[in-house]
Amino acid sequence: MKKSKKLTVPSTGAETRGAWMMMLAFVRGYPGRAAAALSMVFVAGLLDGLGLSMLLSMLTLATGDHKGDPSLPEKVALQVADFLGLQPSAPNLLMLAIILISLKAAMSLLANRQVGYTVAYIATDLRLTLIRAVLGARWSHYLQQSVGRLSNAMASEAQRGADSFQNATEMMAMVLNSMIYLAIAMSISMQAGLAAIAAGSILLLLLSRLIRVSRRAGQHQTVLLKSLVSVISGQFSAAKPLKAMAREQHVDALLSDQTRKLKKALRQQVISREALMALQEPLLAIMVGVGFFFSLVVLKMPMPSVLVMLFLLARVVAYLSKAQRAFQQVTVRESAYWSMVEAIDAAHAQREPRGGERTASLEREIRFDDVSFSHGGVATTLDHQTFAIRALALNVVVGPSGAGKTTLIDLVVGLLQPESGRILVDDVPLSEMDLQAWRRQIGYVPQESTMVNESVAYNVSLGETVSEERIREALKAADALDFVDAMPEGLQTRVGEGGSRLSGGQRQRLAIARALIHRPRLLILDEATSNLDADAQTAVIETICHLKGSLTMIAVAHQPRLIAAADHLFRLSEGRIVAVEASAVAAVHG
Ligand SMILES: Nc1ncnc2c1ncn2[C@@H]1O[C@H](COP(=O)(O)OP(=O)(O)OP(=O)(O)O)[C@@H](O)[C@H]1O
Repeated sequence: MKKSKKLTVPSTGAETRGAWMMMLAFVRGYPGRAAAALSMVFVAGLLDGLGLSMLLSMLTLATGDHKGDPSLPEKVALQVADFLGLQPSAPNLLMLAIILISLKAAMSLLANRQVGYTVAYIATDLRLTLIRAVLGARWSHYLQQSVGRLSNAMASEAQRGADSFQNATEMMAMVLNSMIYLAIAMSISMQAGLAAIAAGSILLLLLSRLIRVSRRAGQHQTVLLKSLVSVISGQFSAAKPLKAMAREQHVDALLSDQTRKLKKALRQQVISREALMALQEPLLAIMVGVGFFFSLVVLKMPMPSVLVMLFLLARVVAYLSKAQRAFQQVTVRESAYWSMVEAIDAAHAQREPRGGERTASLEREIRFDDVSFSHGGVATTLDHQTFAIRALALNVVVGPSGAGKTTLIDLVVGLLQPESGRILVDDVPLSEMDLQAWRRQIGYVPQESTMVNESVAYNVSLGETVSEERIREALKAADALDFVDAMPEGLQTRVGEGGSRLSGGQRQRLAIARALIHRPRLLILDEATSNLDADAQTAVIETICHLKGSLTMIAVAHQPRLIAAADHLFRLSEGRIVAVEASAVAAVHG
C-alpha cells in the first residue's frame, strides 16, 4: 500500500493564533524592550543607508558623472560633509562611508544584544507564568496534566517561542533596511524603485507556499514533541516493571514510531527552509539579469546609472528575502509559543479560589457537617455525613479500596470542595479560611514518597533554606536521625535516583521528617506504611506512635498495628463513615 507523505497532525494543541498576533503580543508584553530593539535596528539601518549614500556620492565624484541635479543621497552626503567641515572629495567621502558602516556594525551589535536579552526575558517569563499558573490551579486541573508535557513546555516550547522574538526583530530589521534602500533607489530613479517593488513582490509571492509548509512542519513538531516527551516520562517512570517484565520492546516501538514522525516533521522543516534559501538566490540573479538587459538594451540607460540602479534593486530584494526567511522561522516557532499560551490560559481559567481571610489553629476538631461529595457525580464517597476528627489524637481511617479515603483527605486539605455541607476547623468553615495559611499547618506523607537524587538534608527541606538544627530536629522526631548519622556523609549523603540508596522504611521516615520540618499542627499519612515490609512497617508505626499527643494525625491505613494504635477509628464505606472501636476492626475491615 502506498503511504501518504502527508503527516497527520493530532488536533489538540495544533491551533495557533497566527504569527502576527504573536508579534503583537511581544510588543504589548515588552513595549520598552521591543521599542529599544526596533529603534536600534532602525538607527543601524539609517547608518547603513547613510554609509551607502557616501559611497554613491564618492562613485559619482570619482567617475565625474555629476552633471545633472544631485540625487537625494548625494545631497545628504554633501550636507553631512559640509556639516563636519570636510571637503566633499572622494577620499573624504570614502572615509565617512567607512566610519558610518563601522558605526552601523556597532549599533547592530547593541541591537542584537538587546534582542538576545529580551529573548531570555520572554523565555523566563513564559516558564515562570506557566509554573505559577499550574501550581495556582485547582487540583482537578493539575490531575489532568502530564508531567512530560509540562517539562516539554518548560524546556522546549518556552525557548522556541521566545526565539521567535529574535526572528521577528530580524524580520522587522530587514523590512526597515529594504525600505531605506527603496527610498534611496526611488530618489535616484523612480524606475529603479518600482522595479525593486515589483521584483520583491514577485519573490515573496512565488515563495510564500514554502512559508506555509514551514508553518505546518512547526505545528507538527510542537504537537509531536509534546506527545513524545509525555510518553517518555510516563514510560520511564514505570521503568522497573517494564524491565522486570521484559516489555522494553513495546516502549521502544512506541517511542520509535513517535520519533520517526518527529524526524519527518523536522525534515519537512529543513527542506522548506533550505528550499527557500536555494530558490531565492537564482530568482534574485534572474531578476538582476532581466533588469540589466531591460535598462541597458531597452531603456538605453547609461552604464553607471544602470550599475547603481541594479545595486540598489539587488539590495532591496536581498533584504526582503532575508525578511522572508526570518518570517519563515517565526512561523515555524509560533506554534510552540501558542502551545505555551494555551497551557497558561487553561491553568488560569482553573485558578484555585483563595478562600477567605479567617484562620484557625486546630485546637479541638475538624468537623464534617452534613458533607456530600462525589467525583463528577459518579463515585459517591460521602453522602450527607457528619463526624469529627479530634485534635491532638491519632485518627485512623479504614475502608475498602475505592471507598474514598484519599478523597476524604483531599477534602480536609481543601484540594477538593464539598458538593454540600461544610467542613469546619474549630468552628471556622474551611471555605472562609485562608487556604494557604491552613495548608501551611499541614504535614503530608503519601504512600510513595518521591526522593530527588540530592542529599538527605535537601530531601527533608526540599531545597528551602532551613537551619541544620531544624532538619535534625525533624529527623529525630521521625526516628530517622540515627540511620542518617550512620551514613558516610550524614546529612550530606546523596540518596540516589528516587532514593534508591535507602530502604523503603528509611524513605518513608525521611518523608515523615519532610512533613514535620515546618512543625505542622496536622500530620496526614495517606497509606504511608502500605508499601513497606513488616519490619519497616513496625519502625514507621513506632515513629507515628512516638508522635501521638504532640499533633493531630489522620492516617489512612490497613495495618492492624496502626489500627490498634488509633485513638479514634473511622470506617468509610459506600458513602457513609462510622466511628468504630479498634477491637471491632477485624470484623469490619474490608
Ligand atoms: N480525580 C478523580 N476523578 C474521578 N474519579 C476519581 C478521582 N479520584 C478518585 N476517583 C474515584 O473516587 C473513588 C474514591 O477514590 P479514592 O482514591 O478516594 O479511594 P480510596 O479509598 O483512597 O482507595 P484506595 O484505598 O484504593 O487508595 C474511586 O472510585 C475512584 O475511582
